[in-house]
Amino acid sequence: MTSSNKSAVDIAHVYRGTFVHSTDHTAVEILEDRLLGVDTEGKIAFIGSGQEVDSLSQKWGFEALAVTQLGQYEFFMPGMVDTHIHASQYSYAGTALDLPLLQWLNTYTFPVEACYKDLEFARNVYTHVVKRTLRNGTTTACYFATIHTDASLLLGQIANDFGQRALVGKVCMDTNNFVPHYRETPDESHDETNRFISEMLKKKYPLVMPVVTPRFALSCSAALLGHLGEIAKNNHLHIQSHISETKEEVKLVKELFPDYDSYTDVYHKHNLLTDKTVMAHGCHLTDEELKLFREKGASVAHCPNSNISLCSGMLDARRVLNHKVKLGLGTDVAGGYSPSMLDAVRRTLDTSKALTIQDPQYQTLTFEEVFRLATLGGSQALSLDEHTGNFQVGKDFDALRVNTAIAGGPIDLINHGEGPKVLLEKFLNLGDDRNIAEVYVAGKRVVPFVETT
Ligand SMILES: Nc1nc2[nH]cnc2c(=O)[nH]1
Ligand SMILES: [Zn+2]
Repeated sequence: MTSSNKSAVDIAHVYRGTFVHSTDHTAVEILEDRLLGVDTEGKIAFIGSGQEVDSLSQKWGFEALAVTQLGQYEFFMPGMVDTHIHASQYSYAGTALDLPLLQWLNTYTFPVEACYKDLEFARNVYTHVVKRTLRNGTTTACYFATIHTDASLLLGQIANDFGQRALVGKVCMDTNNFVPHYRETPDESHDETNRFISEMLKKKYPLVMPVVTPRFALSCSAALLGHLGEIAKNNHLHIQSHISETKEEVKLVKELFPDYDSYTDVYHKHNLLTDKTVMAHGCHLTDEELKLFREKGASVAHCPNSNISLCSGMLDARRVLNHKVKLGLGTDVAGGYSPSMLDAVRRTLDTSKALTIQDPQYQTLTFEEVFRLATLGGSQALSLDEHTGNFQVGKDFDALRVNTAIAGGPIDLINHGEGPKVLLEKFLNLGDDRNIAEVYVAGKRVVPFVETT
């Protein structure tokens, strides 16, 4: 309290330098020499001009000398949002990419996921995946765990302990003929989902929430889908699943659910297509299905590494955007081999360019648009954009301090005095975790890690 006209809000930190983010109107907005104040709740309290440091320090009651000044080659950008990642598959990320989806699930995925009955195995993998994704700049992750309630709760606890914003799903599946020891009965799935949700909500984690998670239509009976839709509806919960990833899967869903208009209709008729639903992939969705997505406010998680690695298809992201369906990016570890959202950005651009090679009239995504998908778009896809996604006063400060000139890093800045737009483009295309000097979630610095293990 240094001044009588000081605001009622207490300021915890003030940063000065370049801030790069997206808005609904501008894919990349560059704010140079700004002061950004974060309050003690971790929210952005003000954004002003660096020139106004004296008047702002009086108004907000902070010491001008306590301002953290960014270097010439540094900028803050919003933390990235991974809208689809299987934490449980991280143990074999980077391997086992030689089979198409359904064989891949039976051969590699289900046998590994069955191991999460063992809580110590789960603790080890989940600690690694949370740390790795945070270090890579994923401030928000939407996780699939496994069918095991206690291990899924443990993932939530670990995300909370490391300060990551997360949606965590206990996977539900009552159909699995190939690996029968990795499935539940419909009653088990229903009861354990209820237990998972109530136990997680009891923890009152500030940034970690449960998400209802039917694996996909081929793993769930209609009865189970119905139960899960009811649970989500009664508790106003997020929902995540997979849809139209491969043509073979779409064909089998048609055979298994002959009375529905489409794959999307299967989820819709079970109350699983809402404005808090995120569906991974959607490579083979029809225009009618995208219209239903738009109508319901459901979103698509674009997972280009996985789509290419498992030869599933190529999502036409431009078509999804033209339908005004919310779109985010996902790593889909381990169908996607990389746990880095920077990789998801690059593979999104590659896919868009591959579509352009096939059709030169195609409107290729720009790097600016893909930056928005990785940040604001992801937050909208997860219906978390009230809290995160860009630097708007009132939102939580979820941010990466990027240093493009870090010693020993992957970027050589040969042309001196490059502007921030070029630095952003270089970071997105060439950068890695060495360039991510600090990561903040809800105002708290979570990278570098404080603990030593
Ligand atoms: N990529 C991917 N697709 C799925 N469809 C159902 N389960 C999965 C999964 O674990 N990974
Ligand atoms: Zn997936």
